[in-house]
Amino acid sequence: MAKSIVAVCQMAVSDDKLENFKQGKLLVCESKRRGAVMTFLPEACDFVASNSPELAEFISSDTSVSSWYCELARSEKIWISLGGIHRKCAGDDQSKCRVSHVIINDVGEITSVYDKCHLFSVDIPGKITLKETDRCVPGSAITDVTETPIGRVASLICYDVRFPQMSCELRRRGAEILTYPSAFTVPTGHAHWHALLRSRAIETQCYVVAAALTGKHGTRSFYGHSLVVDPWGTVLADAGDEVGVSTASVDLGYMQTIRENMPIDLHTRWSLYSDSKTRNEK
Ligand SMILES: O=C(O)CNC(=O)[C@H](CS)NC(=O)CCC(=O)C(=O)O
Repeated sequence: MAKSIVAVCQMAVSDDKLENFKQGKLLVCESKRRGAVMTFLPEACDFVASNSPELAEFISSDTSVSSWYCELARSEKIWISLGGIHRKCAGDDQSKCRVSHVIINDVGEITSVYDKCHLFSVDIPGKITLKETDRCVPGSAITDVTETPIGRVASLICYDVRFPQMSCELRRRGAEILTYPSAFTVPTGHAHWHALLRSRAIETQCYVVAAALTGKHGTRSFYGHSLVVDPWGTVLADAGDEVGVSTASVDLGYMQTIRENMPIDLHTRWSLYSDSKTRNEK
């Protein structure tokens, strides 16, 4: 069964979209040089800004960051996951944007778009206060898995990692690789990042690929530690704090063996749980 190299690009970005793209381009080219068939960029790979909705763009626009990456994917012949770009959407409150995970194939076509569903609005006194809901519109649907040469890829973003219902649903829809492109905060990253990502890998028996932002922007610092985790929970790559490319091998045969040896999908007692549609949602 298929075995392929994937790359995670750890980035440090500013509010200059062209400069950020130049960094992303170097990392994508380095991914290709190292044999990756698909490379993953973090959430906010387009930019980080205090007033980000002003810089967001419509995805179809020829001048948009996504169109630059489509051209790059085509010329480098590599699949690219743009883990989270800020985009405007017709019909939305135009003072806000969506955070969208865009997958581009190796001929430069967009094959899937997922809008971040769980927005990070938290207040932990002395640690972190962020209100993503002030500037973003949440997505309202799970995007089906995307068939790629590395396997069936599930699109998620950052804070989604704290909601295992979502990865569980994507596993039921055939996911083999869960992706959590992120811009994690330092305090929550220290406490939770590795544990959350390894848990999602172990309980779904999927590979987990999480490209992350590192570095500082204004008062914000990002945790870094882009990871690739295998379906047994082993960390195959950890990028630490630096900007750069890390690679790992995705082996669907190994994943199949793990699923056969411990068939947790067959052992799941669905009858124990209430229908999710009847649960309270805020
Ligand atoms: O604002 C931007 O442009 C980039 N996006 C982010 O930084 C996002 C939204 S504020 N960060 C997270 O979701 C962190 C989640 C997190 O750290 C946790 O779950 O602990």
